[in-house]
Amino acid sequence: MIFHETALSGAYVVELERYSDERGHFARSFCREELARQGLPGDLVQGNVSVNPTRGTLRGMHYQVAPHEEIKLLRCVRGAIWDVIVDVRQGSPTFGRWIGVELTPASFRMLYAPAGFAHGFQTLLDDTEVNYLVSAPYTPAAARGLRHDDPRLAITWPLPVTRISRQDASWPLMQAADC
Ligand SMILES: Cc1cn([C@H]2C[C@H](O)[C@@H](COP(=O)(O)OP(=O)(O)O[C@H]3O[C@@H](C)C(=O)[C@@H](O)[C@H]3O)O2)c(=O)[nH]c1=O
Repeated sequence: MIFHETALSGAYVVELERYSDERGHFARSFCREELARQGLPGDLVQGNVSVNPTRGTLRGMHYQVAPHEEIKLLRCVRGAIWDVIVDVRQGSPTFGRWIGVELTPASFRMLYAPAGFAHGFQTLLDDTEVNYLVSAPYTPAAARGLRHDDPRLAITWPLPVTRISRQDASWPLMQAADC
């Protein structure tokens, strides 16, 4: 795993380190020791699978409040996504700023989102699957969201939104949110 810093401290684009031979490739998608060497906590306790039949599907922007904040390590295993995280850490110099990364299976890249970030993605192709590990159990009472189209965030989404849950369409704007 090769860690590339991003404009938001603590968030990394993680390149999978490939070992290639005539059979194909091998790479570690998670290694607690390598995370520790990078100074990152690696206690990821739940693995999630997100299957999205339709291009343009949007999920997000989600986070859990203290003490249930989650680290997320995300990988697109089929199709393609535009993956976005927003810094919602109180007092952070980059509070409210976002970054986006295109993830595809062939790019061999993942996104490491530290605690205190809202996360969401849009699928760029039909039949897209995202697998990700999280550091805290799902806690509905602590779950919060921000609107993907909040003008203050001004997130750029590549496609018109074709599918979105009722909940995701009705999250509060950041100004009114619990973050
Ligand atoms: C997230 C989650 C959902 N569920 C259930 C609740 C619900 O019935 C169903 C679908 O939940 P949601 O609509 O919240 O699924 P989804 O919108 O895919 O939620 C996910 O979105 C992305 C962007 C994230 O960052 C994740 O952390 C997670 O919040 O699955 C669990 O049982 N465990 C979980 O960890």
